[in-house]
Amino acid sequence: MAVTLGAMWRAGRDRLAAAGIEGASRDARLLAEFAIGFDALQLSTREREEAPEQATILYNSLIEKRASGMPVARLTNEQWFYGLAFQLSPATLVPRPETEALVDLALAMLGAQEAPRFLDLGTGSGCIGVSIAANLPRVTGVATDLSVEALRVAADNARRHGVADRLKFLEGEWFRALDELHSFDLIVSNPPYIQSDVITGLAREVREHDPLLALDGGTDGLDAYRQLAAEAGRYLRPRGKLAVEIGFDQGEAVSALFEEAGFADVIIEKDLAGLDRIVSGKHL
Ligand SMILES: C[S@@+](CC[C@H](N)C(=O)[O-])C[C@H]1O[C@@H](n2cnc3c(N)ncnc32)[C@H](O)[C@@H]1O
Repeated sequence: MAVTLGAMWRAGRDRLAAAGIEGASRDARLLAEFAIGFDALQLSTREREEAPEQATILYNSLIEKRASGMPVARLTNEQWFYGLAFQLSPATLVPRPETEALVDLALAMLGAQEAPRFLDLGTGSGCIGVSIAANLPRVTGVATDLSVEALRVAADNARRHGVADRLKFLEGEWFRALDELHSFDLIVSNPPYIQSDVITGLAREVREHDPLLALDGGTDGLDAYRQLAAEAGRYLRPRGKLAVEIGFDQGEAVSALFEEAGFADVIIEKDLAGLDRIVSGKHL
C-alpha cells in the first residue's frame, strides 16, 4: 500500500518517541528531509505525495539508528552553525550552539579593524574559523588541529563557504603547528576540556560519537588552557586577545591561568543558559 510522505515521517516520529528520544518530532523531520532530499518547506507542503520506496527504506534505517542513540548530525554528516552548514566526519566534534558566542566575540573585536588576523586553535570542522571569515571579508586567519582528518574536513568547509583563500590550515599540536612567526589580533579556541575520568559518564551521544581527542582535557580538564595561556602571548600583537570556550565550572581556574600568564582585563562571559562559557584576556 502506498504511504504518503506525511505518514512516513510521522511513523518515524512515533518510533523515536517510543524509544524515549527527546525532540522526536524535530529529529524525525530532519531525517525525513535528508532521506528525501527536501528542505523543511518542501516536506510541509508535499506531505500528501507518495513516499518513494528508496527514500522510505533509507529513512527507516536512519530512524532505527537514531532510536539506538546516534545523533542526527552523525547520520546526516552535517551540522548548522552560525547560519552555515558544516560537513562533519568521525574526526570532528559536532559544533555546539553555545560555541557561537566565540564567533560573536571575534566579530565584535575584529569587525572595525582594517586587515585583522586571527588564529583558531583546534578548529575541528572549521566552524569557528570559517564563520569568522565568512562574516568579515577583510579578515585572514590560520586554523590548526592535531587531527589531519579534521583539517581536511575544515578545509572542505572553507571551500564550501568561499573563504578558502583567506584561511590557512596547519596540522600540529597547538602553537607548534605554526609554520612561521605569526602575530595575531585574536586567538580563539574551543579546546578539549572534559576531565579524563568524567568521559565514561557523559551522555552516550557524546561519549560514543564525538572523538576522544576533541573531549579529553586531561586529569583536571585544564591541560590545553595551561598551554594556550602560557604560550599565546608570543603570537599576539600588543592589545591582542586570547578567548577560549570553557566548561561551566572552569571560569575561575582558567581566569587564574590567564592572569598568571600576564593577561589583563580577564573576563568570564556567560552563555544564554547563564553558565560561564568564555574566558578572554588582553595581551599587554
Ligand atoms: C572541542 S573540539 C573543538 C572543535 C571545533 N573548534 C568546535 O568548536 O566545534 C577540540 C579540537 O581540538 C583538537 N585538538 C585536541 N588536542 C589538540 C592538540 N594537542 N593540538 C591541536 N589540536 C588539538 C581536536 O582534534 C578537536 O578538533
